[in-house]
Amino acid sequence: MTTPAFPTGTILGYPRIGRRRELKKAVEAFWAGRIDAAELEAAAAALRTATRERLAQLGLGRTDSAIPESFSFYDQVLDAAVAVGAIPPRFSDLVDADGAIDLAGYFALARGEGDRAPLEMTKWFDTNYHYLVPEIGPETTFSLASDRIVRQFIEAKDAGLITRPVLVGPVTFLLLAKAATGAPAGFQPISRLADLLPVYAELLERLAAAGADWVQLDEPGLVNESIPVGRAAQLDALERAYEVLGGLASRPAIFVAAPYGSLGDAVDVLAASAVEAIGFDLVRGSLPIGLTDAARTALAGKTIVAGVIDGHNIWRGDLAGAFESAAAAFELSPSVAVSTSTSLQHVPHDVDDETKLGHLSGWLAFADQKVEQVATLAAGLIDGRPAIADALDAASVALAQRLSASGVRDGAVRARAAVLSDVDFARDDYEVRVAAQQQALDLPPLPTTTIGSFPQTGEIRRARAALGRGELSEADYVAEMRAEIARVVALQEEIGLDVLVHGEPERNDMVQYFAENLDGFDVTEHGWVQSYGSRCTRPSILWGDVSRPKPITVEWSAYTQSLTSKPVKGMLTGPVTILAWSFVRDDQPLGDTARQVALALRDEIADLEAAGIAIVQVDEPALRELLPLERDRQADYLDWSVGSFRLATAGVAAATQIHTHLCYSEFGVIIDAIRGLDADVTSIEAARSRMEVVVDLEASGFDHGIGPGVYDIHSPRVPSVAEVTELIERALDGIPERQLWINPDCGLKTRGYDETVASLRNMLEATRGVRASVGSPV
Ligand SMILES: Nc1nc2c(c(=O)[nH]1)N[C@@H](CNc1ccc(C(=O)N[C@@H](CCC(=O)N[C@@H](CCC(=O)N[C@@H](CCC(=O)O)C(=O)O)C(=O)O)C(=O)O)cc1)CN2
Ligand code: MET
Ligand SMILES: [Zn+2]
Repeated sequence: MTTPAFPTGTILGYPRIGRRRELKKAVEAFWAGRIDAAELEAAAAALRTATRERLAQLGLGRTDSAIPESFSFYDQVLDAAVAVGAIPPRFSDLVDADGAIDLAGYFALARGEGDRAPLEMTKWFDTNYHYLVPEIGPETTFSLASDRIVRQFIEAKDAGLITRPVLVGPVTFLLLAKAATGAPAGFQPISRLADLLPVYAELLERLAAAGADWVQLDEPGLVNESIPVGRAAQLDALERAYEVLGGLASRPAIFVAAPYGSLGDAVDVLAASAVEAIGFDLVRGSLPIGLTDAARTALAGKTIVAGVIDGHNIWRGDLAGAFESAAAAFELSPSVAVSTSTSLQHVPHDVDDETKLGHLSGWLAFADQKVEQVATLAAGLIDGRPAIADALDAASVALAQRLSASGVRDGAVRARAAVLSDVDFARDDYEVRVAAQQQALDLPPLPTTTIGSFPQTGEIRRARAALGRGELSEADYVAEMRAEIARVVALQEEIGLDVLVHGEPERNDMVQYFAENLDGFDVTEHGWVQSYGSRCTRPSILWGDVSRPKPITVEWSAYTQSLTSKPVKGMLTGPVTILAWSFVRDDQPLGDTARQVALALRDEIADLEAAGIAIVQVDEPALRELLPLERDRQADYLDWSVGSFRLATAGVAAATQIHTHLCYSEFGVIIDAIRGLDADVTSIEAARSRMEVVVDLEASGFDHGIGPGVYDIHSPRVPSVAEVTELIERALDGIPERQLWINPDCGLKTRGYDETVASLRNMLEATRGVRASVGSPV
C-alpha cells in the first residue's frame, strides 16, 4: 500500500456544539419532543456541513484529509460504545435486530430512562469536559452496531471533501471503561481487547471502502498514569491493537493521536507498529527522548504530527516558539505536520464573534484562530520560515503587549500576596471549632442540607437575558431574584432542611458569576464550550492580577438570612475551581494566581461573617481535575491548591463553620488533599457509586464532618425513601454518626422543581427514619 500524504496542517478535532449552540438547542428540542429524530438529524447535518466549509475556508485542505470528522451528538466515548455495540444489558430492549440503537436509545444511555440509570459520567483527562464511561464485562458482545462515522464521511465526500474520520482508539476505549456490574472481582475491560479489535477492523475496512485515506484513532489513555491498569498491560494492549489494525489488507492510513500528555514508553510500541502517523502533544507533553535505535529508525518512516497549538487555552501565544517546536520534529522524521495539542472542543469558536473584549481580542485565539495558526505554521513548514515571518512577528508583538499591559500586574495585589505567613493559612484546632460551632449552630444529628443551587428555571434565565439586553432594569432584576430566594427559603423550611441555601438564582454559572465581579477577568458573549452533553459553559478569561472591587455575595446572603431563623450557608466558589473553569493567564505559576483569587475570597468571607452568616461553603469541585496526570508533579500541585483554599478560609472565627463541596472525584485519589483543606464539613459525590467512597473514608481515618451524597442529581429520577435510607445506613457503616451530614450529590441547578421537591422530601423522610432508629431525636 502506498501511504497517502498526511496533510501538513490539521487539527485533532473541532467544537461540535455550534457557533450559536445550534446543536444544544436542537438536541434539547428533541428531548422536549418539539422536533423529531429526522429534524434533529437534519440540524446536525447542517451543522457538520457548515463546520467543514468553515474549516476549509480557514485554511485546511478540502481533499487531503486535513478536516477531521469529529462530530458527536453527545460524547465521543459514547459514540464509540454505540459503534461497537457495547450496550449494557439494562438497555438491551432498545437495540434492534441488527444490534443498532436509534437516537432516542442513544440519549437514553447518556441520560437514563425510567428506572434505568445512565452510563456513569466522569472527567475527561485534565479538562472540564465529561465523558460517559462504557460498561464492559466478560459477557459484552461486540459488533459493528453503528456506521454513523462512515455515513458522515460519505456525507462530506458527496460535498466534495475528503475528511479524516476520528474515533476513540480501541485501547483507550477499554482503558476508560469500567467493569460491568456482575463482572468477577478483578475483571479488567482491557482483557476484552481481542474481541473488540475485529469490530474496529471492520469499521476501518468500511471507511477504506468508502474512500477514506486517513483515519485518526485517539489514544490519550496511554498518557494517563492514573489509569488502574499496569503499564506493561497497557503497552501490551497497544502492541496487539496496532498489530491487528496495522495488518489489515484494506484500511485507511492510521494516525494515532496522543493528546493530554506525553506518550512515554508507548512511543517505542507505536514506532514498531505499522501505523503511518503519530501525534504528540507538544504543549502538555514533549517529543520522545531516549529512543532506542530501532525506534528512531522506525519513526523516521512515519509522519510526526506536532501538536504545538494549545487546545486547552485561548491565548494567541508564542507562534514563533510553536514553529520552532514543530520544526524540531524534523530530527525524528523527514515527514512532519503541525496540529493542535488536543481537540479544539475545549475552546470556543471564534474571537471575531466577541464585541466587548476590546484590546484583549488581539491576545486571543479561539478555535477558528487556532485553525488559522495551524495553516500558517503548515505554510512555514512547506515554504520555509521567511514565508511566515510576518505572522510570527505579529504574534510576538501581541504577546509582548499582553505581558506588559496595564492591569496585568497590580502592585497592591502583589504586595499583599508577598507578606503572607503561616498564620494566614491556619485555623484554630478542630476540637475547639467543633465545640464553638455546636454552641453557635445547635444542629440536630445527621444535619440535612443541599449543595447550593436550586433549579435554574426558564424564568430566571430569561430575566437575566432581559437584564443583559437592557429590557429589564437592575432593580427589577434584583426584585425577581429576591422573590425567587424567598420561595426557595420557604420551600426548604417546609421540607424541613436544617441548613438552608439561597439557591444561587442570580448566578449564570458558579465561576463566571465571580469572574464578572472580580477585577483581572473578562467574560465572553458567545464563548460557549461543551461541558457534557448539551450543557455548556462560557469560561471566563483571567488575564490580569485579581482583586475584589467590592463585596459580591453579601447582600444576597444577608437578605436570605433575614428570612429565616435557620442558618443560611454563604456560597462561594474556591480558587482552584475558579482557575480550572476559566482560561487562565500562562505568564506566572498557577499557584500565584490562585493566591490572588484566595485573597479576594478571604475578604468576601470576612464580610459574610460580619453580616451574620455563620456557615460559609467554598466549593472546590475541580480540585481533582487540575491534579497533574504525572505523579511527580502532584505534590507541588496539592501544596498550592490546598494552600489557596486555606488562605481563603482561615480568617474566620472558630464558631464559623466552613464547608466545601467536591464532585466528580475519585475520593481515594484526593483524600489527602481533602484532609489538607481542613474544612469543617465536606460534601462529596457518592450516590452514583452507591457509597463506595465510605470504604476509602473509613480506611483514611478522616475525622471531620462529611456529607457523601445520598442521591444522584444528574438524572431526573426521584429516589425512593427506601433507597436513600439504604445509602444513609451504608454511610453509617463506615462513618461515625457525629460526622455524617445528609445531602444530595451536587447542586440542583440542572433539575426541574417537581423532581427536586419530591427527592428532597424523600431525603428528609429517610433521614428522620434513620435518626429514629439510631435513637436520636427526630
Ligand atoms: N463552569 C462550570 N463548570 C462545571 C460545572 C458548572 O456548574 N460550571 N458543573 C459541572 C458539570 N458541568 C456543567 C456545565 C454547565 C452546566 C449548565 O447548566 N450550563 C447551562 C448554561 C449556564 C449559563 O451560563 N447560563 C446563563 C445563560 C443561559 C442561556 O442559555 N440563556 C439564553 C436565554 C435565556 C433562555 O431563553 O433560556 C441564551 O443566552 O440564549 C444564564 O443563566 O444567564 C446550559 O448549558 O444550559 C451545568 C453543569 C462541572 N463543570
Ligand atoms: C459542580 S459543584 C456545584 C456547586 C454549587 N454550589 C451548586 O450547588 O450548584
Ligand atoms: Zn458538585
